[in-house]
Amino acid sequence: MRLALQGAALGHAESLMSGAYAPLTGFMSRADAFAVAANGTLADGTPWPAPVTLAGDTGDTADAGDQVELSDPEGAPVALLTVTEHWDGFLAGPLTPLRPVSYGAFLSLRRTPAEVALPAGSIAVLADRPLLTDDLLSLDTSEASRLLVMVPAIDGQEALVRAVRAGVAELTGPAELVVIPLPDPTLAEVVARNYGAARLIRLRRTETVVTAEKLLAAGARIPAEIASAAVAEQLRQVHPPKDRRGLVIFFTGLSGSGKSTVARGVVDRLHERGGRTVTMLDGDVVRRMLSQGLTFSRADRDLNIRRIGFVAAEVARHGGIAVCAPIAPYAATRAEVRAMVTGAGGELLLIHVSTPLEVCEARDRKGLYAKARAGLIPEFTGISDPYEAPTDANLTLDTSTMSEQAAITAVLTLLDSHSQ
Ligand SMILES: Nc1ncnc2c1ncn2[C@@H]1O[C@H](COP(=O)(O)OS(=O)(=O)O)[C@@H](OP(=O)(O)O)[C@H]1O
Ligand SMILES: Nc1ncnc2c1ncn2[C@@H]1O[C@H](COP(=O)(O)OP(=O)(O)O)[C@@H](O)[C@H]1O
Repeated sequence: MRLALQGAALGHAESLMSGAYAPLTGFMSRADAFAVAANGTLADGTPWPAPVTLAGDTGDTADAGDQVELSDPEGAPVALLTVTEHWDGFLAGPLTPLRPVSYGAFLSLRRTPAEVALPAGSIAVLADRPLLTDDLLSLDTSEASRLLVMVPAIDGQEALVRAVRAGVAELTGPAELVVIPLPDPTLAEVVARNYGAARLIRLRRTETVVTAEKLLAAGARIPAEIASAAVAEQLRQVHPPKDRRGLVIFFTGLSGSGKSTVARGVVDRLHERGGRTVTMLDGDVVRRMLSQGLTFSRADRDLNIRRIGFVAAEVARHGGIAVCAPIAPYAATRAEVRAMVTGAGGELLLIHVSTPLEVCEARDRKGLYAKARAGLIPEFTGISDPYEAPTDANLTLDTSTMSEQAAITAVLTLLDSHSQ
């Protein structure tokens, strides 16, 4: 059996095999996971802050004694999981490394505790943001024999790594830079201890950080008191000015609510303005090009929306605007898309086109509602299938009470307020 890992699961697997999670050597059993939730310890009483679990969707049923080959997202095998328990959809068991992880940037910085071999008395800092001038001053005066700078990076955090590396180059004391897969920041103390650090420093969100973010968002110059020229140059890539950040405009609503009409109008206006790349991912077009063959079952709808989310997040990663207009009836799946987009450094604006069902049905542009009422189309959203109205929409538009132009203008106004 095989299982391709990505994101948090791959990060956990790497840390389990590198010794960064010692004494844990495998994905947690039910007893361990429940003890963590109830007492903050493993089942044997060892303090442990967070679950390290593997959702086991292998397509087959893996049972105790089975071996599952875990691979990276490109399919290269990384570990063999000897299953000790299959509980509530999770696979537990120890990992045997197959091949060193060969996936991702900065491989040379992804060193294990044994490779770093930190001397006694060292301290660690969790560099989950770039090191500003203040940070460098305070870290440099530390009496640690060596400073371990740990950059948490699972997916596409290269700009953060580059920015931290620029800061570390300015430290005068001895420092080691490592890139660690850290899916859950509460595990940072465990990881630091396993690297041999006597304690962990967490960076705070100081006034200087807030000021730096404001200057960066506005595209303004960063003074040396805030960050050195080299760090500032990298910072500009971590935090591009707002008007150049990846953006996903995600419309959701019933069939016939007006998603495509308003989305197309927004795209046209953005093209007229120029200056940004705009990618339209319309529901119908996606169904034809990316998701042909998928049904309207919950599982297939979720898959369809995840595919849209993946493409939109890639567009955002490269600083573009993606405009999506599927029904996307499920809140949990929309939340996944939001997470994918923010994980790619972009922002998602959720637009709920809330036109009432009666109006959509009266419009019945494609004659589908009539067919759905006649029972000819099963699982039709709003008729015989659910639509979970968002509670986290950035904008709600009811096209039964506003004109097409007013709806388009409302979206553009929201966009402009987010780009400043
Ligand atoms: N059973 C059922 N339920 C809902 N919609 C249906 C169904 N069967 C076909 N259609 C047509 O497919 C379009 C919706 O596809 P989406 O990909 O946006 O749906 S979903 O987000 O995956 O739920 C939707 O297009 P829009 O009208 O543009 O929303 C419909 O025309
Ligand atoms: N104010 C409005 N905004 C958007 N569409 C409207 C409006 N009033 C009427 N319509 C019509 O409603 C229909 C909406 O269809 P469409 O945009 O394809 O919806 P969806 O993509 O949500 O299925 C179109 O025929 C459109 O002309």
